[in-house]
Amino acid sequence: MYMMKNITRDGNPVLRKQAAPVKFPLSDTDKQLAHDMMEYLINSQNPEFAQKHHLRAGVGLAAPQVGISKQMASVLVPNDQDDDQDYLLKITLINPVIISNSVQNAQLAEGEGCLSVDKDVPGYVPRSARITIRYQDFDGKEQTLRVKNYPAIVCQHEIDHLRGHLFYDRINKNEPFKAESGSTIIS
Ligand SMILES: O=CN(O)C[C@@H](CC1CCCC1)C(=O)N1NCCC[C@H]1C(=O)Nc1ccccn1
Ligand code: NI
Repeated sequence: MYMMKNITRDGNPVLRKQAAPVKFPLSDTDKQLAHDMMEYLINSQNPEFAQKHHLRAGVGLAAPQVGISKQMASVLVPNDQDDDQDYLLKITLINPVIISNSVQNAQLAEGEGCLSVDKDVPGYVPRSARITIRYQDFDGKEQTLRVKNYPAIVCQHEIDHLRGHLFYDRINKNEPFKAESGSTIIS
């Protein structure tokens, strides 16, 4: 679990690069990377483990955040309903592309943060409310995922990382908390 210690921070050029496509068949290294990224998120959401290892709980992690400029991201959105399902979304996105998106935008009411950005940057981060993602699974087979609301916000945040974007790039400089009319504010 080498990456536990060092999530790359804003200022590291790797966070501003267009990440390289992942090649298939997956190398053992890439399989291990996918496993370690998901394990990191699972562990970070375990309060005892997170406290012991001084981790901030995360719902997503992109390979550039562990210093690897490849198009791979893990998403682990916990399910806060008390039904039996643990996660709303648990997925490794390889070479993801947003192939369609709603006209309607959405933003998190509290704005966004990032494990790679230590400073708080207040403001709405406008994103599409609903998206369709084309990605490859571990066998390299093309898959399609439709997501909306919070899981869609998380996926867009991660796909942004693969293209060298950080959340605050999207905050309106003049009116940070101006929500486009018709957009959804997700709390
Ligand atoms: O690229 C990936 N990242 O930078 C990790 C980010 C990804 C999310 C930020 C906004 C949408 C995706 C992340 O998870 N956070 N951002 C900074 C600290 C808090 C943490 C977080 O929101 N934690 C959380 C939320 C709900 C339930 C449990 N934990
Ligand atoms: Ni991030």
